[in-house]
Amino acid sequence: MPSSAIHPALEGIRLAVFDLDGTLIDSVPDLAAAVDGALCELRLPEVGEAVVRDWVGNGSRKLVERALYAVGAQDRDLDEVHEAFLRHYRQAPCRLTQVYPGVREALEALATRGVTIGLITNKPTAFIAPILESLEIEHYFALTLGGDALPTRKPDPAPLLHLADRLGVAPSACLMVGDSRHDIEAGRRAGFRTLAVPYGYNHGEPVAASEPDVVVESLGELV
Ligand SMILES: O=C(O)COP(=O)(O)O
Ligand SMILES: [Mg+2]
Repeated sequence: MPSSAIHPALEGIRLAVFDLDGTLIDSVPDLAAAVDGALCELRLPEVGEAVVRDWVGNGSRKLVERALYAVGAQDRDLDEVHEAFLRHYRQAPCRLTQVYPGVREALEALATRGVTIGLITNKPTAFIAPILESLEIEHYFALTLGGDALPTRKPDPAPLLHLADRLGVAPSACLMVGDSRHDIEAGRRAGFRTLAVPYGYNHGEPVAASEPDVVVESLGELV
């Protein structure tokens, strides 16, 4: 493809909305450290990165709930353990987290082409800016939304429709880019086109099973 050519998935797209965890960043090492930090404080066994990788995607409260079940401590006060998790994660949300290969190039290429870029994560809003700033990619995003920003979150289409409306772009000219079935379902229900990456977190299932419009091995393929 000549450098001026556009990936077919971007044809007619004016707004590209990215998921965060598992799509732009590999955040599991820091998430797992915070989960284990909270469990350790309660004198419960640690769970480690491998299982946390399969539990991310429905927000931090659900992540902590899954961890408590896994260690047989579902009778513990979820609010309290979640608070402990948030405290640990706040201390180090971006110590081990890395941007996936191809991400910076894709964001730069989209920005250069005048495509508006948004971000919708199920992660709490408070963590978005510190993480994007620490990785020096915050300036690409016109608008970001966390999992606690609206009454519903992905796979509900409401956050996507809200963002498209705020940015004045029709859903048919929007692309949802994500790693999980929640992103693809939300995108489809919002009337967006959908693009999936297979390297992220999808509860141990291949994201292709959600039948996104396009799958790319790396976001670098968009360039
Ligand atoms: O579940 C989370 O906390 C994050 O998930 P997302 O960024 O992939 O939406
Ligand atoms: Mg994700």
